[in-house]
Amino acid sequence: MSHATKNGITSPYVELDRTAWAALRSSTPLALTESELEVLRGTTDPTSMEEVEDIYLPLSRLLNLYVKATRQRHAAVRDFLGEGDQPVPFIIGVAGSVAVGKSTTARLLRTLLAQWPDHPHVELVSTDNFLYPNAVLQERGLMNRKGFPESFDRRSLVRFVSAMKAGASRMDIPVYSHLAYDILDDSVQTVHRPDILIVEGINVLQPPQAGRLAVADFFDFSIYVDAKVEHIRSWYLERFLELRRTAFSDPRSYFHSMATTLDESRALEFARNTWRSINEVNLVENIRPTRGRATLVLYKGEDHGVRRVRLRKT
Ligand SMILES: Nc1ncnc2c1ncn2[C@@H]1O[C@H](COP(=O)(O)OP(=O)(O)O)[C@@H](O)[C@H]1O
Ligand SMILES: CC(C)(COP(=O)(O)O)[C@@H](O)C(=O)NCCC(=O)O
Repeated sequence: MSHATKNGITSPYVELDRTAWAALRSSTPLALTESELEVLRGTTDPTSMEEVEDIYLPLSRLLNLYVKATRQRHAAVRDFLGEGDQPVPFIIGVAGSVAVGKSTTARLLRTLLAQWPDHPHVELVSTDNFLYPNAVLQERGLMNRKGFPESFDRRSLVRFVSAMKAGASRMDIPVYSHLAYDILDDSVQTVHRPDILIVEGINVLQPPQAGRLAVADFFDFSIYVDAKVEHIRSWYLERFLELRRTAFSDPRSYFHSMATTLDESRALEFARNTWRSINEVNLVENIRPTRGRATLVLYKGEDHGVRRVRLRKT
């Protein structure tokens, strides 16, 4: 365990290698089968049972402690105000690049956190549901900026999270479809007041615009999933080729032509270009600069396995 120091000043962060972090699982039980894990894993994401035991069980234990401590703090404020009992959802943000594996992390956490008896109801929301519909992006010249901060309806996202935090019993939010590559106009996701709400998306740690609130202002804990750009790029391309063999072959897919009229090398060229001109620019300019704001950083190696963990202690 290293307590990094700079100019003799102890840092508020602690950095642990995989072995030291894995030991912090303590007695947290593994209650997940290989077939359950299979369902939670994203396309081409190799997250293994060993990864769940070494990385996600210690994280689940830490989050359970955080939830307990946060509830005590809320109870203290209610006592001070002379108010009665009122449940407040604990909110977790999961940030990181396109294709880094945030959604697998978020789905695993949803399952593992719901196994604790004191917070069984965990809801998961992906921020792609708050992208502007393609018609709006087209009108604003933002079709090639999908995923950049300005392509999201940040005001609606903040309103949703702040309402959940304030105890709203249910909220309906829009639904984004990767198949349609657009917001669906005939669907909603209904979120019932949870014990824990996980908000997953590339931009969830963005600082607020001047004079406004950002979604991160409502987080009780945040996780940044990190890896080298060259590794994320190859995961993106690998996933694109797999989607070309699977999801894109559906005639309703926005990318159907990638599986039909374009051969593999032309499709790969398209994916490389999308990565270079959109996703990598967004990662370098907007996403990675928010890493320092996270409570916890998971550093992944080339095989998607977490090598190191950085935790903010205070
Ligand atoms: N064009 C696509 N068609 C179908 N599914 C997709 C497409 N792009 C991404 N996905 C799926 O959407 C989920 C989220 O992807 P992404 O936003 O890149 O985040 P991450 O890889 O960090 O989870 C992943 O499970 C991925 O497999
Ligand atoms: C929908 C996304 C912006 C991710 O949004 P998130 O839920 O992570 O906030 C991304 O997956 C995406 O579609 N990017 C556009 C470029 C591309 O097609 O890869």
